[in-house]
Amino acid sequence: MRTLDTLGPLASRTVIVRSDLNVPLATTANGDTEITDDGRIRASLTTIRELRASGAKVVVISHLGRPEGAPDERYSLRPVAVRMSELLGAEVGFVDETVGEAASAAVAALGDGDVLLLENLRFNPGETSKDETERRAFASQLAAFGDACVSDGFGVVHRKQASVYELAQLLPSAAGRLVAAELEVLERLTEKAERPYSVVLGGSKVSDKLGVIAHLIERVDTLLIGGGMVFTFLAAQGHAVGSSLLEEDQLDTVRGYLASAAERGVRIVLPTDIVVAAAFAADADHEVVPADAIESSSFGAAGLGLDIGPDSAEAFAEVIRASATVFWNGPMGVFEMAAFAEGTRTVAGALTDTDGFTVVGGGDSAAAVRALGFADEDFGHISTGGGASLEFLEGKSLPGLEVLV
Ligand SMILES: Nc1ncnc2c1ncn2[C@@H]1O[C@H](COP(=O)(O)OP(=O)(O)OP(=O)(O)O)[C@@H](O)[C@H]1O
Ligand SMILES: O=C(O)[C@H](O)COP(=O)(O)O
Repeated sequence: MRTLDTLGPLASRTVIVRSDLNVPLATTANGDTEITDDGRIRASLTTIRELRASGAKVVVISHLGRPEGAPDERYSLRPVAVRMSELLGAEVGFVDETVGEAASAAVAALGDGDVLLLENLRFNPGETSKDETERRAFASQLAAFGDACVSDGFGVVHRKQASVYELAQLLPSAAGRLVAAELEVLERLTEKAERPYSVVLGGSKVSDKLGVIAHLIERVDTLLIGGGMVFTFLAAQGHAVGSSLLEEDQLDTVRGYLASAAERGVRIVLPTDIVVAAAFAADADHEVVPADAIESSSFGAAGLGLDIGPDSAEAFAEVIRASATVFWNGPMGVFEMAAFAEGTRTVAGALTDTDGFTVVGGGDSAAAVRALGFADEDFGHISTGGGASLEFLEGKSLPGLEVLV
């Protein structure tokens, strides 16, 4: 893989850095947007600092959330530019468009060592278009801004998107320091993983992440399933799941995973109890019920499973403590609400207890462990990639890495 060093002297050259600044946001009581975890911004700074020190003019680009190809103030990167300035100790300019005259003028005005953040890439339909020609057209507009491009958004290297894939083909390009560091750690989880090896999966991007299970079954000893993913498994076993997250079109696929895990002697551990709530709200009434009787709660079919129950969390913790290698992606419940954070807290605590090598991957997963009071040093590694690290562990070729070879 081409590293930064292959780009030659960068003084006075304009370098585009594709970072993953997709940070979790919350709205404060007075309506302001607040970054609830700045881990991905911090992680982007090593490369940015190095480029500034080499005298480059630095243009940072990123997506935030999933806006639908048009400007949407809720997903503006403006607050990220403010936070990045504070962390960098230097001004980070911001322009409220990604391409166009104002962006072009802001890039042209950069001096050596200056940093500019452009607005959310996904405000432009070309970024995520399924049509390669549209992606290439958008990538060409971005490429016009720079002399070289550094791919440092590890969290997004699994996406074949204009700024991740096509842009790196249009300019001299290389992997940034974050991408290189992430790969070095995650490689320990592929060929050399010490056994027993457990993977804990949760979160809400269920349709994105179910597919990795087929491959993980070939590589791990135990899969622990929590978060929003649980309900498709429970439904596949014939249990009613009330109004919980459910991927109905995946039920047969999930039955297939259960059968192939049983054939291979791989354990899939599902929760035995669930915290069911009356509504998706921090102050909603909630009860713990058996996982095979979710609709037996007082809320009937309207009840939503928002966390794994205490017995399940303890059972998960036992497996984790006995593992030599653990990879965890996706919170066990809606940890942003205190009533549904206990499963995530217990699992995080078990990861910090084990002597094994532990990796936490994902924007929200990293945010969860920090919000619950754990320190980065409590874990072997906190990866900025959720879906990206999972697909890497699957052994898949990732578009954003493929183009850097
Ligand atoms: N039972 C549940 N029902 C609904 N949402 C859930 C449930 N359990 C967890 N979540 C939500 O999952 C979200 C995180 O999921 P996600 O798949 O995005 O993980 P991640 O760590 O960010 O990975 P990535 O980096 O790929 O986004 C959290 O906001 C959490 O509230
Ligand atoms: O949070 C992530 O996993 C990355 O930023 C990628 O975001 P996406 O799943 O919306 O492509």
